[in-house]
Amino acid sequence: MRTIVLLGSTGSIGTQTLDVIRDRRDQFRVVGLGASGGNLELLAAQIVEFQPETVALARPAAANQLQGLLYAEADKRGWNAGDFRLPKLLLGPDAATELAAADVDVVLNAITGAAGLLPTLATLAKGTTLALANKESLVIGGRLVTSAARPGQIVAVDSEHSAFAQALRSGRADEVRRLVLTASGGPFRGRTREDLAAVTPDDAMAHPTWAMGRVITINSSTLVNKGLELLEAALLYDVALDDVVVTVHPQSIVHSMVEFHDGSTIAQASPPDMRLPIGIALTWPDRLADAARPCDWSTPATWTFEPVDNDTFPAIELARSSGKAGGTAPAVYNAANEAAVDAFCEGRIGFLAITEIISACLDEHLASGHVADDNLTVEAVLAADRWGRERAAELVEARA
Ligand SMILES: NC(=O)C1=CN([C@@H]2O[C@H](COP(=O)(O)OP(=O)(O)OC[C@H]3O[C@@H](n4cnc5c(N)ncnc54)[C@H](OP(=O)(O)O)[C@@H]3O)[C@@H](O)[C@H]2O)C=CC1
Ligand SMILES: CC(=O)[C@@H](O)[C@H](O)COP(=O)(O)O
Ligand SMILES: [Mn+2]
Repeated sequence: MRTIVLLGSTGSIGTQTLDVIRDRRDQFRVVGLGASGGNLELLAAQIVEFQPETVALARPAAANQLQGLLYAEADKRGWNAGDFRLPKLLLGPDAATELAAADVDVVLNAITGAAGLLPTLATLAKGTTLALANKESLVIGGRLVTSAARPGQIVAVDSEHSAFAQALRSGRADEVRRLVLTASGGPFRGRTREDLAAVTPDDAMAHPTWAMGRVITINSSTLVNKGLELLEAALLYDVALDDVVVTVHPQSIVHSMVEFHDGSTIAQASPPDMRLPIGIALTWPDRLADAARPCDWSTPATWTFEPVDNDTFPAIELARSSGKAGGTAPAVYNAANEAAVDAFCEGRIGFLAITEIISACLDEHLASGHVADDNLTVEAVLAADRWGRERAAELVEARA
């Protein structure tokens, strides 16, 4: 029986994680759930169904409403007062970090954005296995995060990085030549910059192969997601940034590949379904039987690969240069992006402005002397995160 804390339980990864656990109550027990408070009905239903001991809620003002919803949910099921015990509530911006330090086997961090950093660090400090969906915490924390982890303590949930972990079992570390990161290309694959000037948030949300949360879906459309994933891969598997190459694979069936020094390439393939990487992350190094459907070889299928159009989508190379600068630069890349994505979704800037703002923030940050890897601290990362958001907001205003 593995005990689990799930942070971000009401999101896309969170709900799919509970789907995996729902039919396997003999293998997993949910000890804690965490969310921000944006979907209290769903959180209440999850609490009643999984009966965690502790719940972390980032917005304290939502606590009363949650309690009312819990009683209503229990009532709906015809339960008496004795059938259900209210969980302990942790409230406020540090609640998820406190919950991450619980005594459990696995913390699955599925919070979105930089808010996942402190929970990631708290999990590692406690010595608990970290099933990591929240790539932003690894990217912005960089060596701070990797040096806090013992070997194997971080297990990737991200589909590409789960694919790397699976393929890397085919050879020794010194036999690896390159990591080949696949990208769907997003909804705007094949478009020109001219085409992209007028695309809307709804257009950007129409991902061709995956149903995901808002931020990661917009990030897939700009290819910022692939930029973050390039940095994530280099950090997780200790590979040089130039040894991670990206190929566009619109079908999202080959989730990524490892090229070995004899010329072999080992790929991990399965239909796009996050329940597979979530399942293997919860049971790593073992596989979770029947986590998802395999490929169907009884019907014709075509898998294609093409190079990335880096002129139209500069986000990957911007990420690579932020990774080479190291230190606080990736935190600025991510923060500027999070602020620009919000502005784009609110209709305040156009699509192309997202990567233009990231680029401008990065240039300014590097010119004003960023904190390098050797001197990196949590405070420096959080300060760079704040600065990146504020500077991006100013650049948004200047364009309005
Ligand atoms: N979705 C996917 O298929 C994939 C996602 N990922 C990564 O997984 C992470 C989650 O993505 P996804 O599930 O799509 O995102 P969603 O937006 O769907 O869900 C985000 C979750 O995080 C919670 N949350 C947001 N802010 C805070 C906060 N400050 N404190 C505590 N909880 C918070 C939300 O709570 P509430 O609902 O209450 O607001 C929600 O439960 C991201 O880092 C993403 O890049 C990686 C690979 C695939
Ligand atoms: C499911 C998953 O892991 C996402 O990160 C996915 O990879 C996004 O697709 P893109 O390849 O379009 O960024
Ligand atoms: Mn991914």
